[in-house]
Amino acid sequence: MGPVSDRPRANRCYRDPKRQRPFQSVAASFSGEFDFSSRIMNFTHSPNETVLDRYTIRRGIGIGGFGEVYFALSQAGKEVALKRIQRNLAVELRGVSHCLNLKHPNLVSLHDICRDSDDQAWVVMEYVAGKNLREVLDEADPSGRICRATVGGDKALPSGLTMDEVRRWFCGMAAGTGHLHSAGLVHRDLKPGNLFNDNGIIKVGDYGLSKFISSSHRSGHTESVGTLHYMAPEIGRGQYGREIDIYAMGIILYELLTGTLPFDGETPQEIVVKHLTDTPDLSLIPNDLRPVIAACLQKNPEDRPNDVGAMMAITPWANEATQTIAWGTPVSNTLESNTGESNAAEWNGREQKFKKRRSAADTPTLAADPVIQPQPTPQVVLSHPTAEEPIARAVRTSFIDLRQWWHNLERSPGSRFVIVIAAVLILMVNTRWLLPMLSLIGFFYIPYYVIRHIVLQIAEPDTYAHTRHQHRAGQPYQAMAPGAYPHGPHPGNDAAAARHQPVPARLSKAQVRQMLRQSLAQRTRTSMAAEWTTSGMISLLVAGTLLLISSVIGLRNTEISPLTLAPYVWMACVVWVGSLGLLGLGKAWESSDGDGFTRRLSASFLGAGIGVFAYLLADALMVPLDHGLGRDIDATRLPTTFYEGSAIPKAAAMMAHFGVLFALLRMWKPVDPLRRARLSLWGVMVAVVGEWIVHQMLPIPQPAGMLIAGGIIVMTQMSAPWVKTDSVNSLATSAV
Ligand SMILES: Nc1ncnc2c1ncn2[C@@H]1O[C@H](COP(=O)(O)OP(=O)(O)OP(=O)(O)O)[C@@H](O)[C@H]1O
Repeated sequence: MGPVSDRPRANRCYRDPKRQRPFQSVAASFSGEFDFSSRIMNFTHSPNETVLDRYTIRRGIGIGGFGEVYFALSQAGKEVALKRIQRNLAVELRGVSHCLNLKHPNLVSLHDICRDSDDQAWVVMEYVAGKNLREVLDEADPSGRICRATVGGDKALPSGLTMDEVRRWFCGMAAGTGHLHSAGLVHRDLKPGNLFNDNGIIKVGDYGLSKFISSSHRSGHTESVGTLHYMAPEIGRGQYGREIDIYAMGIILYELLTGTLPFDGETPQEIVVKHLTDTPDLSLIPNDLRPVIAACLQKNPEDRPNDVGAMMAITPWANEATQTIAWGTPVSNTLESNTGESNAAEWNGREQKFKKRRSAADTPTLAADPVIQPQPTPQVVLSHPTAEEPIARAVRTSFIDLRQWWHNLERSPGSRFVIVIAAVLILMVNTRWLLPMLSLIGFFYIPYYVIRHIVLQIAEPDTYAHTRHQHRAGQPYQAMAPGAYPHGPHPGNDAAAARHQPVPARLSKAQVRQMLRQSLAQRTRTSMAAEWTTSGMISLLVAGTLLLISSVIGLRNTEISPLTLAPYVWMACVVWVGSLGLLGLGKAWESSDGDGFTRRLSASFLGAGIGVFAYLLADALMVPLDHGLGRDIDATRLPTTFYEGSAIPKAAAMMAHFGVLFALLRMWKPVDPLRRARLSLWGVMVAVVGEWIVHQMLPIPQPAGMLIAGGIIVMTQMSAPWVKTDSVNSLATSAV
């Protein structure tokens, strides 16, 4: 450890427009090396004071969000940093205690949490003598440390670090954060000020406590708004998954490379809005790092790499020897000391060991040593089939939003009480329609939820279980291409079985699609059946809703009877069966681009089957099939093979009608998981117009025919799995 005076600290200011540095609080602005004689900050303790009966304070380092940080010496002369926690946070410290036993070369060690005689809480931690990244970036000299990297040859970037430095800071941060994640912790406050360079080892600090800064403390008035620059959009909704750390790492990588922030502004509001809506400008980022930044900065946390391993796998550093501590892998607990020297030795030892192993075998293996692993080839993994049900997820998120709103509501207890009473009254007054509606939703939803859950549990493919097993055991993570995550509120996406394919470092669009097709092709039949069942259940739900809406609209002036309701039930059933059939065909089609003629033929057979089903059901429900036929068609000219004398379609007419229609339309489009949009209205229009054209030759009841054709396409698209390919495409574009 170097002496404290070796540690020049840059003064921080609210804003330095030239360098585009983040905001910092007044307190933080004085967090440079502290001179007690010219005290500006009000440190509670003075030099040479003994605290906690065993530490002698030498100087104040700074005042941050949680309280004051001091450099102190133990009685035996060990250097420590002492953080005096603000009184209002002290009570929450018991939750931090499990961080005490975390050990990793890239984490600033927490030694202890103590209380002094005034019941004041202190965190005793490893003292890091080196600079933090904020200082390093602030000092970066544009003329000497520009990143020439791979962007436009000699084109100079504003004031980022050299590529070697970028790599060192980023990989160290990733390893430390990965370890936190594997211990079930989310840092929540990753920012350059919390990253330290300790004799060449990058260390992540301030973890464990940030939980409180993000909930209670940040709502106060003393916080640094600087961290807004690193805050993921979902934090506003009260979501604190590890994806927020991935997001912050993306921002930090951007800043390391360019010296600027991707989302900046003159006011906190402006910054927040940019996080929520802006696309980062990656033009200054070297080609090979664009994919990882693009992936980390996705607005939707589900679109980001879902762990540090996945993130690292899309960096150029995934397979380097220096990255051999598996991301998030618990590093040996036998590290004796937390000093930078011993950690460095440990780290270097591991590197040496790994290098030897690498040279012993040409091909890196994932075997044996649970700690030191070469990173696997980047992989595409489709998401966990038993992931949270989308409707449940939507409801849960809304509840979180509501809770957040309630929490942030600046109202007196009295007015809160009035709001609650008003809400209860509104609910009570509306019970007449609310209760039936909720029962109806429950009627469809609960069976769907249960069946989905059971089916997906059974269908979880072996390979996926294996992947998760590896993950738990701390083996290198399955990596994901950033855009390859199925996403959106769709169980079919979740149900996409987990398979993986090697991802080349640079991908063309065609390669990405090909890779995804291969992934899809590798799924087991059971898994595909599970997806189909899920899609079927969803389409049943959609059909039920459509039936409800259409009958409410259609029968609003008519007396409701089985006879008047029958046509609506008939249409809903035909649409549902039609989309079920298409979804089934889709399962066979989705793994390849396929041959158009063969597909049209099989679709035509399916259409014929749907026609027969429609005929039989109409017969059973006594739905008149001549309705709407005569308006624009001369019924007398119709072939008698297909139509009865009074122009009522026979089974053959229905069969031929839907057979021709399905052959005409490119029915593999709405079921393709790689379709451009989940729901294409253009596709629906084509189906309706196509149906009208077929109707001119082989008429069937209208507007039922058009509604059925459009309905099948809508329902199929709504319930067929969909892998969002936009970001894959942008990844491909940016990588090429
Ligand atoms: N273990 C440590 N060793 C050396 N210096 C430290 C250590 N921990 C914190 N510091 C320094 O102490 C100062 C205050 O740190 P602190 O973490 O309290 O605030 P911050 O990171 O600036 O803001 P916040 O806590 O709000 O995120 C900073 O300058 C930080 O670099």
